[in-house]
Amino acid sequence: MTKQTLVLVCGTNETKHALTNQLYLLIGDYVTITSYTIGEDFFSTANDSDTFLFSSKGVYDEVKNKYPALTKIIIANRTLNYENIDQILLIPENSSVLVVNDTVETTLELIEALQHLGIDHLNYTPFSEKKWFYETVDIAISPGEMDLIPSYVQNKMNIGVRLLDISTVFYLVKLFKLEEISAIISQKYLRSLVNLNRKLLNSEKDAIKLGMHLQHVVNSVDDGVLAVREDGIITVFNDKLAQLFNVQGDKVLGGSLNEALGDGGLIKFILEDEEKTQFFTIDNLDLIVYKYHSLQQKTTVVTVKTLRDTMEMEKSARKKQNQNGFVAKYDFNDIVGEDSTITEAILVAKKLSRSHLPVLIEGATGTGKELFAHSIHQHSERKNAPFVAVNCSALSDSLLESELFGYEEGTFTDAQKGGKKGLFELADGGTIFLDEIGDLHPTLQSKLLRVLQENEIRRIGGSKIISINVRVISATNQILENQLAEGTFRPDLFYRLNVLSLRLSELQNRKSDIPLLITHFIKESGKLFRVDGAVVDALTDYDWPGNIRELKNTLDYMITVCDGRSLQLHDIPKDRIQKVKVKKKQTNSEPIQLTLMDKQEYMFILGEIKQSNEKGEPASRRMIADNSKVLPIPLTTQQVRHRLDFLEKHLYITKGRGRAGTKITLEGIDFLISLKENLKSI
Ligand SMILES: Nc1ncnc2c1ncn2[C@@H]1O[C@H](COP(=O)(O)OP(=O)(O)OP(=O)(O)O)[C@@H](O)[C@H]1O
Repeated sequence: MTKQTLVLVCGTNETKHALTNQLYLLIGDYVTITSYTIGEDFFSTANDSDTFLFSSKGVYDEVKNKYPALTKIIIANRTLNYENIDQILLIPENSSVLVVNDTVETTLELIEALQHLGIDHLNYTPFSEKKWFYETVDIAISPGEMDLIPSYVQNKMNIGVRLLDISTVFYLVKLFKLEEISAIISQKYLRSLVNLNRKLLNSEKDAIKLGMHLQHVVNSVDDGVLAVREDGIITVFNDKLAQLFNVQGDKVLGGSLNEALGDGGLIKFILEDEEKTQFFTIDNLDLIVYKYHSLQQKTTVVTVKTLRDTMEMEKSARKKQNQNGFVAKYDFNDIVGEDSTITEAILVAKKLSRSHLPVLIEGATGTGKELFAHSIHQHSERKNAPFVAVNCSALSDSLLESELFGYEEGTFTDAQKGGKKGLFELADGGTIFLDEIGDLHPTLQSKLLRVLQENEIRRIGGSKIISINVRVISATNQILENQLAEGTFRPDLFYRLNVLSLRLSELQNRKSDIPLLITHFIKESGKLFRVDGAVVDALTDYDWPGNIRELKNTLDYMITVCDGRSLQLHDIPKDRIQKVKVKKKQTNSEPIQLTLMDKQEYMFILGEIKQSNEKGEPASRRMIADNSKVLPIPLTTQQVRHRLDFLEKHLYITKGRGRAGTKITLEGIDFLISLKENLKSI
């Protein structure tokens, strides 16, 4: 028996393929199917006995006048492609859905089919080519007619070409006299329906499961969470919120905000349109409330946090940042100094903090460049973002490059799995401090220049461009201008780094700050120490080529070696004493001629002054005179005065008024030692 032929004519290629597949599956074993789109010549090769199946009435209407001899015509009834049903089920409830199909008729059919299938959680609007604007459309769905969807609609879903519905299938069964095998055909058709039901059922079960799962998640969140529909009905009210407001969460679900919260101000805030955060005090409880509108869900989501929790969180976040070391450790309050050079530098630096432009800090080693860099970050808008400090001279060039820019997995033999973020990425949003910038290798100079120009980086071995927002503060103790002249530092980079500049003066130019710094570093040690005035003088005399760092190190040393509670001249590291001594001796080199008695008296007086200095007590003339009974001929206070004048003249002591009293100097100690040795040898 020759197979009968069914000629399928469709509006588009997509429909042709989908319907041909469906027909092959159902009746392809019994009927020959030839298929065409509307523009093709489907008529001239057809036999009289052939049946023409048109995919829709619209398609038939288009060709009927061209082919008046057409007989044996069937116009297909079509319905949704069940395979794609799950996508539609995932569209959020109450969304406005624009349904788009080739004609108004087929569009309405599609909506009817959707509703028939129980997919009624959406608000459908039929598309018409005559209407050019639809005000609220959350998503447009179409069975393959994607080109017809208005261009301003952002969310589009292709739900696949509609297939022949069961009435058309049975019509064909009857027409081709396939009743005997109709059971098989209907079984095939029904199988797809069963699949559909399974999907619908599963989606319902999944929805319940998902709902329960979400409920658990929302309840385990540490913040209060509330969701409220446009009509003011509460759909989510988690345990934490129920605790805060002292209500039963399940009782308020489905109820109104008034019943649950009671606070008028808070309710008004939630119902307002604007998305924002506000602070509320309700029943002595300080709350931070954040709200956000989901237009698609037509719901407002509110999170509530107590101020205490927020502060705790902030603290632990800071602690974590601290552990990473990406946090500024100092601020302007840590900078000690009253000299105008330092107070002016602080003033300028505070102004620089307001900007996001690069800063170059210049100054000799140990003048506080890093301290200023930390403080500028801490004083800026970026203070809560990371502060990353890098010493450009501490690492080899290749290591520094991978530290700064990171690398992709597999770049080096021992590269970390998954690659590694560079310090620029880690500093995103904050500040990177590039210390000793003058030591940067030329290759890295050009890479850094690109970062400053483009605000983006590329990891080593990677092709992805990563945008970053990092403020660069650099520092140098070299004269970069000299390096420019020598050609070891790129001028274009120099000018990029040096948009804002700050120069710090050396300690020898602000010696009046030395006493303050001494007290500061002793306090910082956490130990109680008195400082001998002579120590302060000696330390003030010294030139401090290593600046404040050298002074700090010296005090750390003295605190460690000091035996009593008072820092003494002999606690000063020897190299520094030597330098002070040499300097003084040059200024006072006149030889001194003394008798044996003079020597005994001066040795006694200097010894007395030293002892009382060590006890932190002033050495008065009276006290020295009283104690001089041990000498072969005791001294009167008048005699003590003369001898003190002599010692002062030769810079062996300093005389102060009142409690400051008389203090032995480094030279005095030296003189005392030489007197002792001299008398011992006699
Ligand atoms: N004005 C100041 N007040 C208190 N401490 C200071 C001051 N200036 C510097 N210091 C301290 O001195 C030490 C050296 O300072 P810092 O590291 O900032 O200097 P630097 O100029 O960056 O040095 P280098 O060029 O060698 O890196 C640090 O311990 C810092 O805390």
